Amino acid sequence: MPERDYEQDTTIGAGTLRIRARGRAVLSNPMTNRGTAFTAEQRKALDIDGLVPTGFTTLENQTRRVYEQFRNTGTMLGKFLTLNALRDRNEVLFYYLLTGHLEEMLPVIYTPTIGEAIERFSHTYNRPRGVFLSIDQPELVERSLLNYGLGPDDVDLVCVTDSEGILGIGDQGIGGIQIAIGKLSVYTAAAGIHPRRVIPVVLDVGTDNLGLLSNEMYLGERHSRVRGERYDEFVELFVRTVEQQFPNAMIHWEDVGTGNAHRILNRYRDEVCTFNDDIQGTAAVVLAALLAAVDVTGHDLDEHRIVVFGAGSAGIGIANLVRDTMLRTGAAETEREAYERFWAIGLQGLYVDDDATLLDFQKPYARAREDVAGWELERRGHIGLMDVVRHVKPTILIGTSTKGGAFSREVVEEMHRHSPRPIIFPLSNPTSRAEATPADLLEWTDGQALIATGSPFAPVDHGGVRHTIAQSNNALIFPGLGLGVAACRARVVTEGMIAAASQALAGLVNAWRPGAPLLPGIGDLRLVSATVAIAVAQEAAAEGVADAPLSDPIQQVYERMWQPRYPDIEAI
Ligand SMILES: NC(=O)C1=CN([C@@H]2O[C@H](COP(=O)(O)OP(=O)(O)OC[C@H]3O[C@@H](n4cnc5c(N)ncnc54)[C@H](O)[C@@H]3O)[C@@H](O)[C@H]2O)C=CC1
Ligand SMILES: CC(=O)C(=O)O
Ligand SMILES: [Mg+2]
Repeated sequence: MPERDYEQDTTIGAGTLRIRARGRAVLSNPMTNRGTAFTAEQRKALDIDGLVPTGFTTLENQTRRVYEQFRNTGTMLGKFLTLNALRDRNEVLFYYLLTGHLEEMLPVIYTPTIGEAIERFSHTYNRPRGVFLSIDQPELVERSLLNYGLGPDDVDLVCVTDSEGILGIGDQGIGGIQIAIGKLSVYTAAAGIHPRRVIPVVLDVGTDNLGLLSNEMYLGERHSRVRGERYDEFVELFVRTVEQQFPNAMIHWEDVGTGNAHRILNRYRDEVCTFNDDIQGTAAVVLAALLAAVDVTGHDLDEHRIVVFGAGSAGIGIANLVRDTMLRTGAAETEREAYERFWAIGLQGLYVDDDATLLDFQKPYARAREDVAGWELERRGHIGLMDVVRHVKPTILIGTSTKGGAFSREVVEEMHRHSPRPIIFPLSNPTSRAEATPADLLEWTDGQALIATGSPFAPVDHGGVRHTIAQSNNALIFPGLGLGVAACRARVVTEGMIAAASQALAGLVNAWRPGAPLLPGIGDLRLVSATVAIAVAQEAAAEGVADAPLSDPIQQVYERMWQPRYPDIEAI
């Protein structure tokens, strides 16, 4: 391992920073730099006298300054770049600012703004962060991961994307590195995962995005997406290299395309510590919101009919967890009975059993052709959302389709005709892809819709009630899950651990008051994440998959959470 500028025990929240670097090298490393917050003694010991303005500033005052800079930046993308640049200068200051203004800044470093940042990656690129692995240079995988400079015990998380299904904006090629960086920032801000115990990775397997391929500024491999055996071999090489180099790390898969996401998860879930955020994280958060909403309707889960509009990675992930919950709670007696409660829709319309394009993970949700053969349809040969709503009279409508505005007034009013408290979750990100806006849903249902969205929306005043809109985003799950896994050194991520995460989140919900949100707010992310982490670590221990079961979970999880404060310094 290369000799580092500094040493620190990153497994505890507040380890002393032992700085080996001197002079300008101290200031150019975001983990050692604290700019004008260096005291006179520290400046002397680290040879930085004269290299920063003479005035001393506290972390709080530095935060005021950077917050002003943030507020004075006009566009959302500009704000994103301002925060990115701050992180590259001073990580403690970045996270201190971020955790102090989570509700205001999460939409900048995460959805929706991150979508724009990803699309503009090759234009706004400034300083590298993360590891870029090319399918054309598999021989560099091992060396590239090593070059990041972390040792076998130094890594809790590797967040990786192949960029095929970024949020709802599709194939973004090498720009997808930003989603891995963004998710890891949320891990740190929400769950106190140490910012030096994570590695963002993009698997550059080419892109089918012609806009990128024909843009001379594009920074990734210039060929179409590699699929099939070569893709699988590259994924295998990546997984095995991570396993070997960082045996304690959890591999977090993000925004992998529909054709690969479930397949990769199933291939590795039983033998590698791995987690697919879009499938499992989303399912856990949505289940918590759904159970809260079901409670408000006064009808048990077994009385509900669920339409999943956009039944891909996230949609089927949600359906699977709800199916398992039905079976566990007795809301359904058999698997078949559970499946019968769902109607899954994709680009081709309702999934029907003679559809040859259905992927393996989607097939169990297909309806029998003879059951729908007699339906009167709006368009011949296509069973669309409106047809399904008319015939099925759903009580729950979930949107993971990437199709902005798909839940039209007509569809919602038709659903509301048969369902007095319709549960409607437009979950697609970023905001432009949301299947409906909360304001419209409340207007069209006379304030009765029970809503959760994927991207943040402002509260809506309707009929004298202020409706706070739950953001049902996997950000309420994955940080706590990752912290729990790291704290107890879980060897794998089991379905039981995902269910425990969901239940822990559900336990923090109080949705009875009219207009109350179905989930805790983003402002409570640290509390939520710690609660989820404890539940996950306990479940891992109960299932016997924890290498270091926690004896005092609350204390141990709390101690492990990194706090964005300047640590003690020692010059070495
Ligand atoms: N709120 C949250 O925490 C999360 C939200 N999402 C959002 O869900 C959306 C889907 O994400 P993934 O499942 O990862 O993508 P995916 O590509 O695996 O699934 C999308 C599905 O929607 C279908 N679809 C596309 N256009 C459609 C249309 N016009 N009508 C009906 N179906 C259509 C596709 O056939 C596919 O099955 C994205 O917008 C993403 O941002 C995903 C994960 C988490
Ligand atoms: C939130 C998330 O993971 C997505 O939209 O893909
Ligand atoms: Mg995602």
